[in-house]
Amino acid sequence: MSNQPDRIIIFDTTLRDGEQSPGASLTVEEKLTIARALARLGVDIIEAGFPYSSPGDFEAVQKIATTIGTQTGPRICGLARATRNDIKAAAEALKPAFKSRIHTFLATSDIHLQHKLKKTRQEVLQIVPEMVAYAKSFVEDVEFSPEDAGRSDPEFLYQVLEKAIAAGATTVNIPDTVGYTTPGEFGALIKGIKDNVPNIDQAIISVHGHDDLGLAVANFLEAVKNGARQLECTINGIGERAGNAALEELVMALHVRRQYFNPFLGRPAESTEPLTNINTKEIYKTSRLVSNLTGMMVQPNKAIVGANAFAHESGIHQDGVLKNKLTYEIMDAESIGLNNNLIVLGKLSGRNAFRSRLKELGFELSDTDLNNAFLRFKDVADKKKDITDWDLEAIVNDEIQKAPELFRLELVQVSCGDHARPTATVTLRTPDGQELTDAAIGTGPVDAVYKAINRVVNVPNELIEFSVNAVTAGIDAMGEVTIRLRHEDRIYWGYAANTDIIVASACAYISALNRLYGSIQERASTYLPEVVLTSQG
Ligand SMILES: CC(=O)SCCNC(=O)CCNC(=O)[C@H](O)C(C)(C)COP(=O)(O)OP(=O)(O)OC[C@H]1O[C@@H](n2cnc3c(N)ncnc32)[C@H](O)[C@@H]1OP(=O)(O)O
Ligand SMILES: CC(C)C(=O)C(=O)O
Repeated sequence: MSNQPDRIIIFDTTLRDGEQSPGASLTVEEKLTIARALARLGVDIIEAGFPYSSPGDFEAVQKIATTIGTQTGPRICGLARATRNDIKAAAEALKPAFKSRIHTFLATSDIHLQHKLKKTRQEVLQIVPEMVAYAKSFVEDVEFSPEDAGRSDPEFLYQVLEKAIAAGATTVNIPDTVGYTTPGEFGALIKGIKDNVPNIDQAIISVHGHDDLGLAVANFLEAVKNGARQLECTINGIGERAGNAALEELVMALHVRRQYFNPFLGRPAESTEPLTNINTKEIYKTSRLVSNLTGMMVQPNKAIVGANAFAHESGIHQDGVLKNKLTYEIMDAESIGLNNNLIVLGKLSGRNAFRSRLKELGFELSDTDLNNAFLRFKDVADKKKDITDWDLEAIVNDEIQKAPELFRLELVQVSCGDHARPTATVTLRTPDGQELTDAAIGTGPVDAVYKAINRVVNVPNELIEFSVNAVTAGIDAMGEVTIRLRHEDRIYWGYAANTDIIVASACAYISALNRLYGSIQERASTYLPEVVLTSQG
């Protein structure tokens, strides 16, 4: 294998490192939905999970390997520590895939060796080739990562990489695990590897990086200039701590500035050949899907996929754009699949048009789910003149992607105003079918509603994020509410959409509480948590 493929390989790790974002855990079905979207987007490799880490992750990788890892689909990869059990589990989960890869890793920085692994450099030089060879006994395609490469001694790194390649690694991935390096340093690290690892031509150089200093994408672009040919990234840049390098930013930088990057790949500068296999028109949809399913909102000013990325607010800019878009736009909104004319369905539309539009948006629903979503769509269409794609996403998320319904909102009523103390009354149906009502006073109507709900569902929690977003413009806009709450060391999210913002707030809170409550029950099926139903029936 040459380390000079004619395109940059896009390795998506949304389902593995992306899922390491606090509170972003996904069900197997949600992972499959995202994997389908990634395949449509055209990623070369999907890192589908860490099979040894849990039965759920094993099942997700196996299902993705079976359904998405077809002859024409992307390569499916599973992560494994440098241990036989991890590697065996990855191999087993990946078996159904037509093209598979085992990705094994072991840290090489002195900090990690001394404090975490408690191993010597000598031991690492012995374990790495052994484990790469073990992975190779199951699959042809093996990736090895020296974790925390960004803070490792380069001379030691060269030795480890040489051994990994000699043992059969076809890709060597260089992680800046803690997002510590700067672009100049990271580029020099990749150049050093190219110049000093004797067998480097037998492997692809890949990069993986975190955004702790906001430098991940810049580091990767510098790595490309110095010989990296695989980029490990996630949709919307989600991932551990500050996240990973964002796929959409990397791909669009390579797309918009291809004439700048072409010579680094040995092409004539003027070549218009794409630098990646990504179908850029799928970017926006995929970003929305991942945001909706993980509950990780995209900040409005986020590059490429933020709500403001193509919006022009100030007069001088608007004037320029009206005269010629090129004055203030370096790329076309349509190139990422952002269609300004989003009004597609109305209250007279039928199920077939509804199903087909949802499919285009990345949602493939069972007949029952489709039916529920369709009824909800008709209900919203009666209240709201124009139904846009954003409304449709909100409806589907609200109806279909909800947490198991343990507690259900039966009634919410608020009284507030500039001369009233905000007071809320709620009635909830409990998991065992009782209807409980309670009331509370708060600092505002939402606070009062949350206090009243807390009086019924007596699970201690701390609200750490509350965000309201108007799905579309206009007085009749649907409002979507996303919240995050913490219970002990875990974070749970909830989402709801409604034309009434108080109802959306109440439902989002209950959806997060249902996740929390379900997880407590799952973790301790024999232990009854201290969830005491206190209110009057
Ligand atoms: C940089 C990254 O993002 S790596 C991926 C991180 N992702 C995750 O950790 C998510 C999934 N993780 C898990 O579910 C769990 O951590 C498991 C199942 C993998 C392991 O669980 P446990 O056996 O309970 O171990 P625990 O998580 O407490 O500690 C990790 C152990 O793995 C060891 N370890 C860490 N990395 C490696 C490695 N690459 N190869 C071999 N061993 C490793 C640690 O030294 C520690 O060993 P010790 O128990 O002998 O001290
Ligand atoms: C497993 C490796 C590649 C990783 O996630 C990291 O170092 O951040």
